[in-house]
Amino acid sequence: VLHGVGPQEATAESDEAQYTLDDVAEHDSLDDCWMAIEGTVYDVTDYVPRHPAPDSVIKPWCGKEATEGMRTKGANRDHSSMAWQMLEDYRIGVLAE
Ligand code: HEM
Repeated sequence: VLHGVGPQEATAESDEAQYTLDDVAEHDSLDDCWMAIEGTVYDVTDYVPRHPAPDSVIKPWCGKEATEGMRTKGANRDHSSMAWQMLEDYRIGVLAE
């Protein structure tokens, strides 16, 4: 039902912006880092400098569907519930189908 919906449009169900993976892919650097995680889109640019792991760990996930990175930390360890809570501060919209 979401085909053809542009990035700034809202659905009947919510006022949130919708983005495609192509939109997310335009933000693939450490100083402009978006991630799609479990259907939600986050702009984590402001968090990147505070993240407790080296930039090299985060960089490959900027501009990507990053559920695997968030759920595994690259090492089969999920982030803490606190980390998942923090993520919500960076929410900018949802992934368009
Ligand atoms: C998706 C790519 C990401 C990867 C690969 C990644 C990886 C890691 C690694 C390697 C650590 C340190 C080792 C450890 O705690 O086990 C870590 C810790 C942490 N990361 Fe990430 N991270 C990512 C994204 C994020 C994001 C987007 C946030 C929050 C907005 C975040 C918040 C945290 C926090 C709060 C910790 C401290 C430990 C914890 O609470 O789980 N990370 N992350």
